[in-house]
Amino acid sequence: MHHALEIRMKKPDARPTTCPVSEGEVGAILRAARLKSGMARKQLAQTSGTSERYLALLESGEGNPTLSVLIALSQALDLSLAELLPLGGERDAPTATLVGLVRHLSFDRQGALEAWLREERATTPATTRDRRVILIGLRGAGKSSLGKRLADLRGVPFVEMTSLVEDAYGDDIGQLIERNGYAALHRYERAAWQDICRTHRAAVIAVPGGIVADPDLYDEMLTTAYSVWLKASADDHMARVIAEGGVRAGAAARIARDDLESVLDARSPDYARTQLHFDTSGLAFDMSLTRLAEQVDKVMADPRPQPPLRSGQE
Ligand SMILES: Nc1ncnc2c1ncn2[C@@H]1O[C@H](COP(=O)(O)OP(=O)(O)O)[C@@H](O)[C@H]1O
Ligand SMILES: O=C(O)C1=C[C@@H](OP(=O)(O)O)[C@@H](O)[C@H](O)C1
Ligand SMILES: [Mg+2]
Repeated sequence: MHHALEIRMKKPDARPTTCPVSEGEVGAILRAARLKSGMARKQLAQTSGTSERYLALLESGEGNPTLSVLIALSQALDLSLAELLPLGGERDAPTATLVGLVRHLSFDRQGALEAWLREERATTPATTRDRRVILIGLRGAGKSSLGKRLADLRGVPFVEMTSLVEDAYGDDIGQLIERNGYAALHRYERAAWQDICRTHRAAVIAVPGGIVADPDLYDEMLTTAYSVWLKASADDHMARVIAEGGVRAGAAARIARDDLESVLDARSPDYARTQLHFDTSGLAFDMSLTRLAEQVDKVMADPRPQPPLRSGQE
């Protein structure tokens, strides 16, 4: 059990992985940008307040520039800071290519593209959501407890996404994160979501509260399931965590009251992208359940046609 390695993962993700930033790459980008601008090293050194020798070092990948040096260089080259980083600071090559293309559009064209993308997002979902419902929110939101009861009411399976991840890894999620880091967690979570979509056309799914840290996956989930944010005040979250004894793994288990409020603030814009915001604060559990079931029914009463059943689905 405890020797479970990351490579035991059942379904490795096909997407390109994060690109590690190395001084060599930054140096090469810097050199290419300088040459493109036509500036001599001496000139760039003067404009950016660095020395010619230091620039030569950086360009050969030997220096380790501070943030202020990078900012000065990007300003002298009239680039954004991100453009000095491998992939322009993006996570993968396809995204970097798109961002690069978008960056050079006029503001008008960017506006038109944004409107089109939003429209795409608003209209595609209902064709791929089937009858899946995801519950998201901070720890103690009620994802597991309300989720299980909601699934029973609807007569559909309840899926705890974290349990799928733990089964695939062979140990608890805290160990997975500790041994292999968040990138590994995200790969397992992506595999788990693919699994759920393949095997469950109808289900209530409790989603780990930290899923918003993987924007690609979160985007995909929002379009392949009906989505509910189980909201509560920071005080309620804390009270529920304390009532449970605070033994669960993960970020949410370690955080203090003030941090919990900050985490909630930081995640709220992402959680708010769900279709239904359901506030459980001040509600008794049974009342939460009744109202949640009613409101979820409304969200799912979308008249748009569902696609035909795909093979392997229930
Ligand atoms: N109105 C309410 N809605 C949801 N949960 C509530 C409510 N009032 C009390 N609780 C309690 O809060 C806890 C929520 O925990 P849990 O379902 O494990 O949350 P999560 O899975 O989101 O971390 C449960 O013990 C539940 O009984
Ligand atoms: O909020 C978080 O950062 C986390 C919540 C946990 O899931 P639950 O929300 O199901 O407790 C777990 O995925 C992970 O440890 C991180
Ligand atoms: Mg839970």
